[in-house]
Amino acid sequence: MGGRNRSRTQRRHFKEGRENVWKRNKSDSEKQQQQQQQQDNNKNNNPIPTWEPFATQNPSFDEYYKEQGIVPEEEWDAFMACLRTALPAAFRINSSSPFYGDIRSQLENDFVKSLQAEGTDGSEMEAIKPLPWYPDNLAWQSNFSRKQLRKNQTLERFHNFLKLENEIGNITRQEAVSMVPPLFLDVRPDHFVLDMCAAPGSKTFQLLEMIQLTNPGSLPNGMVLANDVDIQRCNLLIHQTKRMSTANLVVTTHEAQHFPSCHRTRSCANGFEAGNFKEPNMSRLLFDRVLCDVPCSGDGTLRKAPDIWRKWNAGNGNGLHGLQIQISMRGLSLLKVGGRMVYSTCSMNPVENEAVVAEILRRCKGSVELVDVSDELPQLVRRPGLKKWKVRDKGLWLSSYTDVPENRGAAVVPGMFPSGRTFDDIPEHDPSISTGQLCGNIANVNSGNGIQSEEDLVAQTNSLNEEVSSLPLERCMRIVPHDQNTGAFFIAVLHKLSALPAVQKKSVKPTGQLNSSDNLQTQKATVELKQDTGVKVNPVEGTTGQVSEADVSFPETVSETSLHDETVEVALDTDPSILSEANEARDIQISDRNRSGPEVVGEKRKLQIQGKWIGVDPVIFYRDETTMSKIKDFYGIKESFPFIGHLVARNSDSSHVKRIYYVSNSVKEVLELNLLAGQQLKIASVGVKMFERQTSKEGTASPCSFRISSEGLPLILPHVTKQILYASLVDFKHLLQYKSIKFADFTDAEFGNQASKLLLGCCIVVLIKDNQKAPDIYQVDGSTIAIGCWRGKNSVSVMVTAVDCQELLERMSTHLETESPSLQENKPSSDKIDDEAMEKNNTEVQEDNRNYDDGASSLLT
Ligand SMILES: C[S@@+](CC[C@H](N)C(=O)[O-])C[C@H]1O[C@@H](n2cnc3c(N)ncnc32)[C@H](O)[C@@H]1O
Repeated sequence: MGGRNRSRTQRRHFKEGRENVWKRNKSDSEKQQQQQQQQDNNKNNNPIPTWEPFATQNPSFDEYYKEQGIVPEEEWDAFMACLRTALPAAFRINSSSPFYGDIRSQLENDFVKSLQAEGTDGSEMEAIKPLPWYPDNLAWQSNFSRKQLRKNQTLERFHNFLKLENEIGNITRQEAVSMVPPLFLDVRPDHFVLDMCAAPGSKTFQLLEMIQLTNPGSLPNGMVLANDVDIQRCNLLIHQTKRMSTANLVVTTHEAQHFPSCHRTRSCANGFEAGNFKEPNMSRLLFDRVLCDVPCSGDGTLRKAPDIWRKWNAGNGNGLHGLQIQISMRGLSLLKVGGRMVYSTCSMNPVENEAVVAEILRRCKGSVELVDVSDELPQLVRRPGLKKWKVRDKGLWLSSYTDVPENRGAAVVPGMFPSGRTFDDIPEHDPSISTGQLCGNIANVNSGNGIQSEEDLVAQTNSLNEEVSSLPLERCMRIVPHDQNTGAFFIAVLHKLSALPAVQKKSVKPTGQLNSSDNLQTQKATVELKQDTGVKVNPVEGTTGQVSEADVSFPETVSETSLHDETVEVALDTDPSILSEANEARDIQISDRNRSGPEVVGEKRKLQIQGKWIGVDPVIFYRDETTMSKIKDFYGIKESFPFIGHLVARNSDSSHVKRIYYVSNSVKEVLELNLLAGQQLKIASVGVKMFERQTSKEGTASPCSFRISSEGLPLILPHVTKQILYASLVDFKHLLQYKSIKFADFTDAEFGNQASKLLLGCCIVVLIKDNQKAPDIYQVDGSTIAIGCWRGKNSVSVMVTAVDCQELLERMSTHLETESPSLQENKPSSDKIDDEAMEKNNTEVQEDNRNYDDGASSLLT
């Protein structure tokens, strides 16, 4: 819990990620410049301060956004003034927390009033308020910035509250606008959701909450696959989502634009027939929902990261446009027909926003529509997307692609402009004639439903030769800072109506430069469709040809093919995704080679390999039936709980498995498909850590060598029938305070008696609330509090770190206002504390701390 059990590196990443995701380090050259400047000043006896506040202005920024008409002229000053003020602190109450109701009422009934009186000098402005557009009062915004909260003494109590709850995992600090995209995804518990650029995971967390809407212990049919190219940022995400105790999450680390198809082919299936798992229902990994929260220039976060003022330039956005399109197209190809995808950025730049959406719509040729969501979240103030914009490159304003100087044709592509026009789109193109003159003012022929007709390819122009998109880009949403005192955000909701089309590659600029569609064309091959019977992969560079959904979706395979200079013909599956069997077969060979790798290396060095991914822990279905049935018997796991077949290890040596992970049915299906597809997914984390191997001294050995991990406990608790104790508030607090208590010394003698009857080893202590009687009528629900303990020879010891015991105690005293006698009165005398057990407990907890992924150690269910 709380990040304290992390390795040093992980804690550093956690801290950096939590405090400011986009915090930029000073580049070496900047540092050198500063040092040089300081030396020069010292020489001149003219020392200047080494620290300066961020200048909250940048003339290029002003010029760019004024020209783009990002806000009406009369609002410019208000817009800029707002950008120059610090961002108010915002946070979300985690609905998976057992304390979420308490926290919400503490905010509603205590802080709303007390902060108004203490912190706002009597002004009318609300000190804190729930975000009106977020369901169930679960998201809040204070009108104080994080700096104000830190500095202002009258706000100290609120600041400490935020710090503690965030640390424990009951709330998540998240920019208000960053909470918006998942709300437009319309996620249901049975959905398969792909979060393409997910780290550090605040939106993944929201998506998981939407999937897990159901009761604790239930296993929703859906799942979330969270992907990010940056493994360190993935670690933040893994840490964040641990608190959710979810078996429905897979974390992968791929370049999103190359996210694998995970497509089962005959050859792959044969290769794995020997496996004793059942064939998954899916033949290809497709998703009901996709979130594309793409990397962007991030100027919507200026209020939070003022160093962006200094670094801002128009080129940043231009440079990301191509990647943003590639990621989005890949997302759409992984989306089921009928599914919804949300594209979002925290940038205000139209080249990263409307231009990307427009290019997606053009490429999808009517198979994808831009959804009008004006009736969803009506309380959220937003503005329509822009229909016209210009491109700024090397100090020039460019109104259309025809304005692009020849030597800039690779950097500035047609898709950046409202029309997306290439030279080919202009009939009988004469380079001396500009686009405006050629097109005239063509009527908007868009059907109005976001689907582009052929005619739409020709854009409108206005009399000043400015292009105006004929696509319904007003359906995109822009959130601007001065409307709701937030950061800026851009959101577009897309709906896949049919399979993506084969895309005709457009010819390139006369200079031989690639056009916008060619953002995809880092791949050096074209795929030619052959009358629905097969594809031909030609390793030909830069020629006109066909690009199907397959090579949009799997460019790495195609480019690898071209590297091998092969021409491959394969039959088309009924599935629109076309993946070269030859490549798949090669992948399997690679993974087979890799599989034999560790044995060859033998005892000398253990090289962990996951399929074709070297240096990544394997994902292995745990099949040790003896151990599984021992675990099942020991904890009395109900038959109704899907157990066998749902356990996974991350170690190819099954006799030395230390941790066993539990996966939901949905994740199990994905893993099985991934095996059949030649392990294309590079999996960083899967499911929830459920059991950990427990070593004990001779004579104190438990019949079961695996204890339940604190992360897994919330999930399995409702399904466990043995090794459970139900404690009164007093005994529960004593356990947290003194860590280990002899059976005879519990306040409730019956508790000690019940404890003595348990088998040696791991047990669960559940706090009984509201004078409920245990265990017959005790119902586990979302607010149940339980911890993992150890039943020793004469005592019960807590398997929770001292720090986490303290945090849980504090939480309990805040939220379960005790009616019990004071702890001091009931404190067990020191001679009653079982020293031997304490020592054992400490050893075990320290051991935990050495484990990289042993995080949460107290358990809240
Ligand atoms: C805007 S942030 C995502 C924020 C995240 N969705 C959240 O809510 O916490 C963009 C992320 O994209 C990742 N990224 C950058 N390039 C990528 C790529 N080619 N494929 C996948 N992820 C990428 C970055 O590591 C970064 O974590």
